[in-house]
Amino acid sequence: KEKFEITKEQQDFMNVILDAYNRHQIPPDVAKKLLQEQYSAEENFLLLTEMATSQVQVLVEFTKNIPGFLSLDHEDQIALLKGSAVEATFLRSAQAFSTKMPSGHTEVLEERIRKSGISEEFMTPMFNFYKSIGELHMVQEEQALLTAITIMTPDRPYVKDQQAVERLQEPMLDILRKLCALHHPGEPQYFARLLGRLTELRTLNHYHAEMLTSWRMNDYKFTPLLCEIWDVQ
Ligand SMILES: O=C(NC1CCCCC1)[C@H](C1CCCCC1)n1c(-c2ccc(-c3ccccc3)s2)nc2ccccc21
Repeated sequence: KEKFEITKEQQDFMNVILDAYNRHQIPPDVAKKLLQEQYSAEENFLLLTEMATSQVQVLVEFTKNIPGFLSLDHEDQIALLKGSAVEATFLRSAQAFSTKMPSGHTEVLEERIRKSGISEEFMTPMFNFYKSIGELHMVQEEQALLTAITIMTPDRPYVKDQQAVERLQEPMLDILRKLCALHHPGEPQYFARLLGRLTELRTLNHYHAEMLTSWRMNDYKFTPLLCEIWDVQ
């Protein structure tokens, strides 16, 4: 078999992931809301907590559709979700930022995010990530697979059976490698660049709690789900 040829079972696997990814879309578009008006830091923080809370619920439903996930040890299932939720949020945010918009809208969106209440020090790494994701022009299959691969990361904290997670992540990496060759034939390095984004995601994950607690406002309110996922309060 040609090493780039996608087999029938890989195609079926991809369809399961893509169907789940499309079925579990996030709530109404936050970018549209931000383009309408500049909200206060408090309103933006509330908007983020609402968006993130529903996105975590969407993420759980998506993850349950990843073949093999539900047969993992239950505590490991929780550890994988907890370990990847913030990265999945930044991945979705990057996709929201990179969505094709009428000219000038992306600049307005960037301005609104810069003034949302997030501390200045996080803007550069965050927008560097958003722009590097945007430059990749990922097709939907790649976005869905990259999200599933991020969730199925063996070395998250508290994962007991890392080999079992590796066995689920490897087939997805193989499909992604073939998809990259298929959709980006002129860029042999494309697959490597895509995986490089996952490393960049981990650095954003590293300071997400500080991003939240340094939000320019006084009293923070987190939903119980977010306290759990965001390691805050
Ligand atoms: O609503 C949002 N993102 C949704 C989350 C769920 C999935 C869909 C996207 C926020 C808004 C930012 C401005 C203020 C309101 C919230 N957002 C961000 C984030 C910046 C920092 C973020 C964060 C996450 C976790 C922890 C610490 C910090 S998310 N980047 C965006 C790029 C484009 C459109 C929205 C974007």
